Amino acid sequence: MPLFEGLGSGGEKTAVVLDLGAAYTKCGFAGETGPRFIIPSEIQRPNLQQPIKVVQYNINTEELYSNLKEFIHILYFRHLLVNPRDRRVVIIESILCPSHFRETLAKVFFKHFEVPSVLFAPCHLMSVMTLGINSALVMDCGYTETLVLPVYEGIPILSAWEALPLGGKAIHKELAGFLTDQCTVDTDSGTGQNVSAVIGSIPEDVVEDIKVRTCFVSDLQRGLKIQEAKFNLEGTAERPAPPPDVDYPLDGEKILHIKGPIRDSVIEMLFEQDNEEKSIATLVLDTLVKCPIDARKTLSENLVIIGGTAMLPGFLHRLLAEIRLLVEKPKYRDALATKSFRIHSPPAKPNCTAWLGGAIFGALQDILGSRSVSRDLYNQTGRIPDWCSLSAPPLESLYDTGKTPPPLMKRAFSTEK
Ligand SMILES: Nc1ncnc2c1ncn2[C@@H]1O[C@H](COP(=O)(O)OP(=O)(O)OP(=O)(O)O)[C@@H](O)[C@H]1O
Repeated sequence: MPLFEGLGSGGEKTAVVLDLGAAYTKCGFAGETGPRFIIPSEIQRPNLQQPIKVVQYNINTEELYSNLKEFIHILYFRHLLVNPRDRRVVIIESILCPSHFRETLAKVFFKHFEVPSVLFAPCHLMSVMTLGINSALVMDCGYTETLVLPVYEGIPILSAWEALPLGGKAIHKELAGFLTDQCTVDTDSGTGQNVSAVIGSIPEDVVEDIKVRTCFVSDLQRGLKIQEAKFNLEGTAERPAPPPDVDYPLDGEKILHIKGPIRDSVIEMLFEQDNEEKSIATLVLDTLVKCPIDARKTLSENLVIIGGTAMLPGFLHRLLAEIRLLVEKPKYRDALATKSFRIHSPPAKPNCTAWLGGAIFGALQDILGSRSVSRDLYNQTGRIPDWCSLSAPPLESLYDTGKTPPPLMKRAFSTEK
C-alpha cells in the first residue's frame, strides 16, 4: 500500500493504474514511480498446455469477457491485494484498440469488480505527460506493432498516425526461424545435432530470452552492409565481421550454439524498407509529412520513443541515424520542412513510460475525478464515451426521462454535497 496513504490525507485511495499490453501487463498505483509488477498478459487453463493470451481482438465477446475477468481477478487478488471497489482505475490503451475490446474491459471492471470509476487514457498522450511537455511525436515500438502518433498542444493528431506490424512478435518469429535452421544443439548423446530433431520448436519465452540477452542493433553503416549482403544474391557484397557465437543453455542439460551473424542481422528487419519502402524510421517521417507544416519542427525536435522493443541495445542511436539519412532523400527533403531531430529521455524505461504517465495523471485527483467514467453513469448508459463512435447518440440522450442524469464524469468519492 502506498506510504502516503497512511499520512491522513483523508481523501480517496490512490487509483490503480493498468497498462494491459499484448505481451506484458504493467500494473501498480497512481503516484508511484514505477509499476508494482510486470507480468505476461496470459492466463493458464487447467485443460490446456499453452497459456491463453488475454489481449486478443478476434475472439467472441463472451470468451473475451471470461478471459479478462480471470486475468483481472489475478491482478487484484494475487498481486495488488486491494479491494477493487475502493479504487478508481486508470487504463492505458492504444488508439488502435477496437471498441468491442475496451467495452468488454469496461464491463468487466464495472459489472464484475464494481470499481467506482474507469478512465481510458491513450498511451501516447500519457507518455508525453512524463516529460512535462505538451507536444511530441511519440513512437511506440512494443510487441505487436510500431505505432507513431503526434501529440500537439496536448491533443493527439489522430489523422496522422502511422503503423507497421513490426515489434517483438515479428522479431521472435524471424529469430525462431534462424535458430531452428542455422543453429545446432549439444546433448549428452552427441554434439552438433539439428535443433528441430532434438527439441522440435523453441518455445517463445526462450526465443525472447535469447533475443534480450544476445541480440543488438548495429550502427547505420554496419546495418546497411548487413542488408546489402543479405539481398545480394550473387554474393559479391561482403558482410561485416559478425559478433562471436554464443552458447545458450537449454533445460539445464542441452547447449544451443547461437551463430554470431544471427545476433545482429535479426533486428535489421525493423530498419529494412519493405516493398512499399516503409520501415520504422519512415513511419516517423511519413507521420510528420501528414502534420500541419508549422507543427513539424516542434514535433521533430521532441521525439519520444516508448515500448519494450526500443530497449534493444543501440536502438535509439540507429533510429536517429536512419532518420537523418532519410531526410536527405528527395522524397522527404522537399516535403518535410524540418531537419532537426532530437529524442527525449523520459524518466522511466521505455516499456513503462506510458504506465508512468498514467500514474502521474491518476495522482491528480481532481482531474481524475472530472475525467473518469463513474459507475453510476455506466450503469445508466451501459457504454463508455468513445471518440470513434461519434455518430452514436450523445450519452445524455440515453437517460430515462424524468431521471436526473449524473454529471458526465462524476467524482465517485466526492465529499461535496
Ligand atoms: N530489455 C529488453 N531488451 C529488448 N527487448 C525487450 C526488453 N524488455 C522487453 N523487451 C521486449 O519488448 C516487448 C514488449 O514490449 P511492451 O511491454 O512495450 O509491449 P506490450 O505493451 O506488451 O505490447 P503492445 O505495445 O504491442 O501492446 C517484448 O517483445 C519484449 O521481448
